[in-house]
Amino acid sequence: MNGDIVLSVRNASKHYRSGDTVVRALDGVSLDVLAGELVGIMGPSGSGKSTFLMVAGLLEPPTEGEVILAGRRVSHPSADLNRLRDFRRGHIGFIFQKANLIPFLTAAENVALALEIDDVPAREAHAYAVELLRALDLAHRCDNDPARLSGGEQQRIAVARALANDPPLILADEPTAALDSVRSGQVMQLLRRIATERGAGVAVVTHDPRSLHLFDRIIEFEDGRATAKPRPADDLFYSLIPQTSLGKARP
Ligand SMILES: Nc1ncnc2c1ncn2[C@@H]1O[C@H](COP(=O)(O)OP(=O)(O)OP(=O)(O)O)[C@@H](O)[C@H]1O
Repeated sequence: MNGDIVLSVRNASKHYRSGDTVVRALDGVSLDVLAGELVGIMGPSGSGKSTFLMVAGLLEPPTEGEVILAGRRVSHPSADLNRLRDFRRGHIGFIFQKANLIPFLTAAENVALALEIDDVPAREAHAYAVELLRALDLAHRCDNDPARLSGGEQQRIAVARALANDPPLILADEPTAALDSVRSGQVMQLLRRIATERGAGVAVVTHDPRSLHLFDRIIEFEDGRATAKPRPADDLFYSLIPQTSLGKARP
C-alpha cells in the first residue's frame, strides 16, 4: 500500500580496506523508502551513492547496520547474500546506466526472460511482457532486436524488465546518464509513473538537475553520509503524468 515502508536501511556503513587505509564508502546511513515514492539520490562522485544502492539492493552486505525489506531483516554484516537470490529477484528491480539487453532476443523476449527465470511458463511470460511494453508505449517495439532500438527505447525496455516481476522496490543507478535530454525525461517520467501508479518504492541515483521536480524527496550524499534536501515544489508536474494504466499484475 502507498505509504508503507518498502525498504529500510538502518545505520549502514560500508568500509573498504585499501592497503593501510580504510575507505568509508558509507558511513552510518539510515534511509526509508516508502511505497509509491520516488526518491532521488544525488551527490558528488565518490560520495557513496552506488555503494548505498549495492547495500540496499542486497548485492553487498554492510560492514555495520542492517537492511529491512518487506518487513524482513535481510541484510547485515554476516548475511549470506547468495542465499537471498530468489528473494532479491522477487523484491527488487535493478536498472543501470546501460540497458544491457540480451542482443539476440527481441524486446519482448528480454522482458519475458525475467519471468521465465521465475518459473512463469513461456507463453504466459511473453503475453505479459507484450502487455507491459504496451503500457509503456513500446508495443511497436516488441519484436525488434535491441540493436534496432534507440538508447532511450533500450533503457525503457530495461525498465520494463525490472518491472516484470512486479517488485515492490526499484533501484536505479544513473539510468539516464547515457541519454539525451528528451529520452532522459521519458525514462524519468516512466519511473515517476511506476511509483505513482504501481505503488513501487523507487530510488534513483542521478546527476541530472532537469528531473528534480519529479522526485518526492532528494537525499544528498557527501563523504558516505546522507542528508535530506527539501522536496522541490512542482505540483504542476502531476497534471502532466499520462493517465494510461501501467497494466495489471504479473502472472
Ligand atoms: N569495491 C571497492 N573497493 C574499494 N573502494 C571502493 C569500492 N567501491 C567503492 N569504493 C570507494 O568508495 C567510495 C564511494 O564510491 P561510490 O561508487 O559509492 O561513489 P558514487 O557516489 O556512486 O560515485 P560516482 O558518482 O562517481 O558513481 C569511493 O571513494 C570509491 O572509490
